[in-house]
Amino acid sequence: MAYVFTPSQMKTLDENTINCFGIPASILMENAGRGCADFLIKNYPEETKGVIIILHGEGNNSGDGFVLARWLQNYGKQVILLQVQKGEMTEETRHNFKLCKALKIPTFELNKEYDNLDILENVPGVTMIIDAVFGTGFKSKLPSSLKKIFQSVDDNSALKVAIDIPSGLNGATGEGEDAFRADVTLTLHSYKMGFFLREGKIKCGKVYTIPIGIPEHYNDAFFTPAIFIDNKTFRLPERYYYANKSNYGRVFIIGGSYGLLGAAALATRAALRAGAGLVYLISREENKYFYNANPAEFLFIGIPRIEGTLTPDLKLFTTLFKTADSVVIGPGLGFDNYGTYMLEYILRTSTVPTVVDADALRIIAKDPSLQQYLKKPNILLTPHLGEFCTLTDMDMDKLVKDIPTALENYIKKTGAKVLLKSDTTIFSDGKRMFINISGNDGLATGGSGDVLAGIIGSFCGQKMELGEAAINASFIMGKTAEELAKQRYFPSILPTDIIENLFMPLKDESLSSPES
Ligand SMILES: NC(=O)C1=CN([C@@H]2O[C@H](COP(=O)(O)OP(=O)(O)OC[C@H]3O[C@@H](n4cnc5c(N)ncnc54)[C@H](OP(=O)(O)O)[C@@H]3O)[C@@H](O)[C@H]2O)[C@@H](O)CC1
Ligand SMILES: [K+]
Repeated sequence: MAYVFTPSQMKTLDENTINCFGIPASILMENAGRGCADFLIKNYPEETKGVIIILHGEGNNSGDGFVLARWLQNYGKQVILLQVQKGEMTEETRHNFKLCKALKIPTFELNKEYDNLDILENVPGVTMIIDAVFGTGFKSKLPSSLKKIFQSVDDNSALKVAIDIPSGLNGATGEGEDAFRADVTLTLHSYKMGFFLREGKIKCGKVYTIPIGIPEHYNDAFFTPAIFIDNKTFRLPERYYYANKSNYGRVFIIGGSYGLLGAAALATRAALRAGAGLVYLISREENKYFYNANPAEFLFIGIPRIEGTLTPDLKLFTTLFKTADSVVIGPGLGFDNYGTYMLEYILRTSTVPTVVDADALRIIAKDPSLQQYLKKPNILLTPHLGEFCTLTDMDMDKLVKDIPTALENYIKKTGAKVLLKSDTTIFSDGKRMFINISGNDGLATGGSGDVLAGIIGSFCGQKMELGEAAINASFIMGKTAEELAKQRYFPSILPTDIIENLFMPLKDESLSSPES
């Protein structure tokens, strides 16, 4: 399982491993430094052939750097330590610094004015620069001196490696415009939340995890960590050898209004392509000519309306609705009485997984009385960042500074389950958090959200749990976009391409039997 921790969660894990489990901090540090050394020797034989410069300060991250220096020297490598930040050394760090001195590893300091910074260029044959300045203990802003140093490192052609986290990157929020830009990050124990957000997505390079001895069962012993969805952890709804359409759910898609007929059509077609047994498109009766004219496999139900309120003969719909296995409401729903009535009815009466998207989210933002339904366990909101700002009355600049906290606050306040969509998509229900980064810019096209809502509804219809359905739908949609990008220039990818090629990345997926 690919767990993702915040710096404070990492601290809890470290402290418990030291104080309760009984592995001393010095051994964790030894494991960290040696683990990194072994990894680099094995995977970067060329880049470890020349001189390796280790940038350090005085915290525990630098302690890891000193252990790494010892081991690299032990393996016959040429290492230089360059102090770029002053502070108070921890006991383990000081001890390892002394050991480096005893081994006569060359140590340099940048002088006060940093005018000997050209040391980086003047040492011949540097093939690797390692950042062991700050780890998860970094707070606030990078000192301006370090900004200058990191810029100069950036110009160097050597391979840049960060230990645990690029220095200057906020491990919780991903903030870090001036952070060290690594080609490779060797992160200790597990991924950090900041890798998936903001500048974290461009500062880490390739990320590898190095085990340091924290027991596996500690991962979810003190809190429920976030889980990163990747090729190994993603799941699809189960398919069976002996099945018919009733095994794969009746999905109700509710939306479509004048000017926005396509939104509900996209969600409907996506639900079908994602494997639903039966898909109903519920829309305004006047839309029947449009939807019935499109050759498709869905069933259309038109709901008439009278003078601003709905006809009392919603009978067909309300009776039929009792058979639903899942619902998607919102794509092109419209904001008039029809839209508001339908949304209120669905939120109030639905007992099956219900995906609330697009126009439905804006109706909720305008009508706080609807918020009472959000804590129902079967309701999922699927806003993109803009819709989330509308829901929370927050401005975008503030939201992007710390997305996890904004999400946590909203969930605490409303009790909602949320799939927050962006280049990093996060699901949270206040207890679990899932993260997906699959996809590309080709998904930044109107209609992508409708497709995703349809896939989620479809997965729920096929008995997948709401949160799992949400994040796995997002993952498979992103993977499909990545696969399409191998065949065409990615900005030209359309939502309909996603629908028609859904599951393309899974050519070898086989059916599982009901017993498995
Ligand atoms: N705990 C463990 O058991 C293990 C931890 N391990 C390793 O330790 C790392 C965490 O260690 P850490 O907590 O010592 O913090 P670290 O990131 O090295 O730096 C803190 C120093 O930087 C300073 N500082 C902070 N912000 C600053 C700023 N803006 N500008 C200037 N200074 C700033 C801060 O100063 P302070 O805030 O205390 O005044 C302090 O001096 C972790 O990432 C992993 O690599 C592994 O060895 C495994 C076992
Ligand atoms: K670092």
